[in-house]
Amino acid sequence: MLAVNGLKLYYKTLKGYVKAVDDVSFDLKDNEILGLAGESGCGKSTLVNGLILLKPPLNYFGGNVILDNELLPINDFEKMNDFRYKRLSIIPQYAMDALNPTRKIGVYIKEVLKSKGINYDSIHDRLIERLKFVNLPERVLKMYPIELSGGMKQRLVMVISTLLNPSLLIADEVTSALDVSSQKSVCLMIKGFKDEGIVKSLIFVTHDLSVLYQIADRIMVMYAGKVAEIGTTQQIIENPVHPYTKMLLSSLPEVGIRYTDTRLKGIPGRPPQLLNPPKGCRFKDRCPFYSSQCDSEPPKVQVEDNHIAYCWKVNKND
Ligand SMILES: Nc1ncnc2c1ncn2[C@@H]1O[C@H](COP(=O)(O)OP(=O)(O)OP(=O)(O)O)[C@@H](O)[C@H]1O
Repeated sequence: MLAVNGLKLYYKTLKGYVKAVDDVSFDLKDNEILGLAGESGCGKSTLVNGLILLKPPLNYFGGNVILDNELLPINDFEKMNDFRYKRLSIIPQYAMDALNPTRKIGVYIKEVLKSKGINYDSIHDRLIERLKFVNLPERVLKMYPIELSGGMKQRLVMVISTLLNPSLLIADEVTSALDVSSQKSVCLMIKGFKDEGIVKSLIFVTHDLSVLYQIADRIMVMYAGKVAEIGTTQQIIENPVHPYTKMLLSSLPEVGIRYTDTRLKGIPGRPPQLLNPPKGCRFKDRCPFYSSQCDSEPPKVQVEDNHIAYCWKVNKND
């Protein structure tokens, strides 16, 4: 179980602080897949990287993160070493480039395990099993990354990320560089990690809501460093209440029907600069329902069970 409370993560730049994650709260139960959605630049990667790999120029400004009843020392990169891979793990956005090009895969995995104080031989059987799970032959261990296709490299990173059976697995935009059929099999494999009990829970990050429809139990929509709306997948897809979620959904031609290679058509305008974000609702400049009350911080509205939105224009009868 994960609980994130009031998390603030800002990038330090020469011009000031970029408020990329600003007072974000959510939780994640065991056996649950949370989809994290929103346009490019809304803070998804910053949030998930901040949970596991927080380092300059990204800085911690407040809040806390609790995993399985233990406070994570997210602000201490060294201390987080005891948690990475073991308790929480990430398949990064550019997973295909994450492998060391100068090492054979098996040697690289040995080095990663050694750095975690784990003996390769003690985990060898699990490694072979896990390779099978993602349809990779054992011989990849004797190969260099350059000898593998992009999809194979990605699946290999999935194996390494889950090798120590972490409680929480984060998948950051893992499907964006893949063709449509590989996207589907990668999604199913990642869901399989949870269904097989290899990991307890999952955060699946994507800008594409139609991917989340297939695998997520709940969806959290972020906008400009803030949470816009959280609900079950059904609530978000069938009864979105935040104007941003509605626009995000309407920009997807085939949401919920099948995987699609159609790009997001885009919502008019663009997210605000997070160096000096607008006061009040950060979506107000693009929102068709703007009124002066939106110049104040939007309230947290409990729409129904499990369904929350941060917006002045939402009421429970929407
Ligand atoms: N190293 C950095 N220094 C300063 N600002 C940054 C840095 N990295 C990201 N940002 C800013 O932080 C904000 C959030 O970016 P982030 O990459 O987390 O968004 P995202 O939703 O994951 O988008 P994408 O899918 O394109 O990665 C953006 O305004 C971005 O410009």
